[in-house]
Amino acid sequence: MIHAIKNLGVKNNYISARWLATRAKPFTNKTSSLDRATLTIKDGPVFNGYSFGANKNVSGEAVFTTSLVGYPESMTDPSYKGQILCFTQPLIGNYGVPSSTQKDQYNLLKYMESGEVQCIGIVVADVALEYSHWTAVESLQQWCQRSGVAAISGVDTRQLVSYLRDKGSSLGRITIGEEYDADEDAAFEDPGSINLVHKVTTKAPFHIACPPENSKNIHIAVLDCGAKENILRCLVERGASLTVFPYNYPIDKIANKFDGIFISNGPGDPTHCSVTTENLRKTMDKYHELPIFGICLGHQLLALASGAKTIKLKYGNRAHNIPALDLITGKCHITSQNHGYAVDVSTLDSNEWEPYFTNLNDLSNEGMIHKHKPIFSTQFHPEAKGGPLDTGFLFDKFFANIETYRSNNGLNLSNIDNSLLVDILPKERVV
Ligand SMILES: NC(=O)CC[C@H](N)C(=O)O
Repeated sequence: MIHAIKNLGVKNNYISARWLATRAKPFTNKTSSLDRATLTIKDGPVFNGYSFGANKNVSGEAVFTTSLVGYPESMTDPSYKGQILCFTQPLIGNYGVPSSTQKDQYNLLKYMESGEVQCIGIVVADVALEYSHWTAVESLQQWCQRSGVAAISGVDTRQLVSYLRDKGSSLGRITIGEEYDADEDAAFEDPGSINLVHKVTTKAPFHIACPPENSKNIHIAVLDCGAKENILRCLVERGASLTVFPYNYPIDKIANKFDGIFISNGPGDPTHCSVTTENLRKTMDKYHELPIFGICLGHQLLALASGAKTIKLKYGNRAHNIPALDLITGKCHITSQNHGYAVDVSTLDSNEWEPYFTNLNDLSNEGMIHKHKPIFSTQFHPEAKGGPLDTGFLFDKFFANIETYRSNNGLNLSNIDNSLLVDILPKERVV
């Protein structure tokens, strides 16, 4: 295709949204009215295209996802905080954007993974400015503009991804307007250098009550490092009420008042969350029978708490079809993923832990399970949204651990705590 474009006299590295528009009608037939924009990769290629988002310049880590669908879910996933997200699916936006505010029966957002767009910018080969879907209330363009998110179309995303896979994760910058000179502006912000979890966590504990008709009278403490709504939904719909705590809450002081502890996904380098790691270490030392489950960042934090180390992957895993081998059953599951770091499996204490899942693409660690305690965690996202539902059974496993814990102890902890805490807490995330 590049060859064909060169023959058309189009500049190398440059496929315009206008050119693509001729191939993807009727979706992009308004592209010619868009402003020019530039995507600059630090010490790397420069891509010219068109802006269809907010009229502002942004910089952050440029990452890519190969997911075919789920752009509303990905863009509102707090784990993408501060990143410039490139979609390799060539046409993005054709099913529009559903309501950002509609709630479900659990008072959780029905279509979005958080209350705001978390990535700082998006990059697409081609954008559909017109859309069609029964849940859609606006276009991707309207949503990006309304949410202050920079967006560029007309980028050769294959060339960008080849570069990122070859050179590794890189900083990038989207600038809006004519004739932007990348050399004149050296400002590339590295979101990895700050504690992004601090920006997305709830600022105070809140409570989500399980509707009585569903309730198993289970009460789970969630450490919110940037939890996706669907993770909370997966816990509530299985019968638990949740008290959701800020990521740095001293959970070790109250862990025994809950039936289980859950540690959520979240953005950035896990080593920034040393407070959480320390609190988790104390919790695991103190309460040997307490069920604990962590997803993605939650997995990495549990690993750090147990003395293991994390590494930064060359370009990360962001997709809905990543094969993860269950090392206990020998089954392979297709998983949804979004991470740039991983647990270095060679640093796990083999007296206490064993690896639970392995990524069959790059052989990186995908989970761990404690040998004697009811604790396990996964690097992938069993809650999916978007993605395959194959690994939803892991929530059931957490609930089975909780049932065992409760019956072994003859306890009904939830009743005691409900009267103490729950009535005075807000009912949704405190931003
Ligand atoms: N989805 C997540 O929780 C991501 C975890 C972590 N921020 C990473 O990139 O590896």
